[in-house]
Amino acid sequence: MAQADPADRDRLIVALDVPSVDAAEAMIARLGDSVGFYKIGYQLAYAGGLPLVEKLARAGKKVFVDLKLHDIGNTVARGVESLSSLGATFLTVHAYPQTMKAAVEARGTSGPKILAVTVLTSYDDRDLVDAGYALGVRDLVEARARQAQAIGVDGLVCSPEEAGHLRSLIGPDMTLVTPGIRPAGTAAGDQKRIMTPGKAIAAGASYLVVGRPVMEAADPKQAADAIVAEIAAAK
Ligand SMILES: O=c1ccn([C@@H]2O[C@H](COP(=O)(O)O)[C@@H](O)[C@H]2O)c(=O)[nH]1
Repeated sequence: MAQADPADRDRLIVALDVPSVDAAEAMIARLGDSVGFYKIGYQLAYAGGLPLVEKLARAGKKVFVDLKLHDIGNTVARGVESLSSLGATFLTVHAYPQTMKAAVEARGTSGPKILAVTVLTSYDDRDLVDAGYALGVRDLVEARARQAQAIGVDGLVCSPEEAGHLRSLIGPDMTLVTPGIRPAGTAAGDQKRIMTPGKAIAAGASYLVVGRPVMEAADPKQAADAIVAEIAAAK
């Protein structure tokens, strides 16, 4: 396959959802130049993976720290300060006003861009009712996006299903990062609001987060290359 344009390649963020740093480093070596942007979430961070953020950054890769912070404002602010020196590009918090305000104030000008998680992509309207919310997914995502923008959050994590609507609502400046990506023929698993890579880019996603469709593929490098090719074709 021809060398991908780095600008297209870096719109794919591969979720390093593995149980150890050794497993993460083996996958990073396997993916090689096909992937330039990685996400470190609960599983790897809690298995000693945070130092990998600095190591990847030193190797010229971008890193998204997906810890979805949510606590009292003071604790969120101190957590953001501690994470700020790692060299990550993005850091997630849940889209609650106190949490978002604390994170935006604490990240200053040199910390990671703060992304607010609107409504998890594994949730549908029924799940929100079960969790005690009166709003459905579309309305809650919209309300949280408006609050995030007013607070000065840098970007949103949403499903690609909401990307088009959010883009028209919030304008061109905020970054839209979309998990819930499923190439044609791959299993949805626990994700409920999904789209193919090409459709997500066409809908207005800035970045696509992909975990299992790459990490569990028979040939992860080929799976990543195919997603980047879809991104290039859809932009
Ligand atoms: O709403 C959200 C927020 C974060 N995620 C994370 O993205 C990846 C998706 O992995 P897949 O294997 O492609 O489903 C995973 O790390 C989640 O923690 C999300 O899915 N939805």
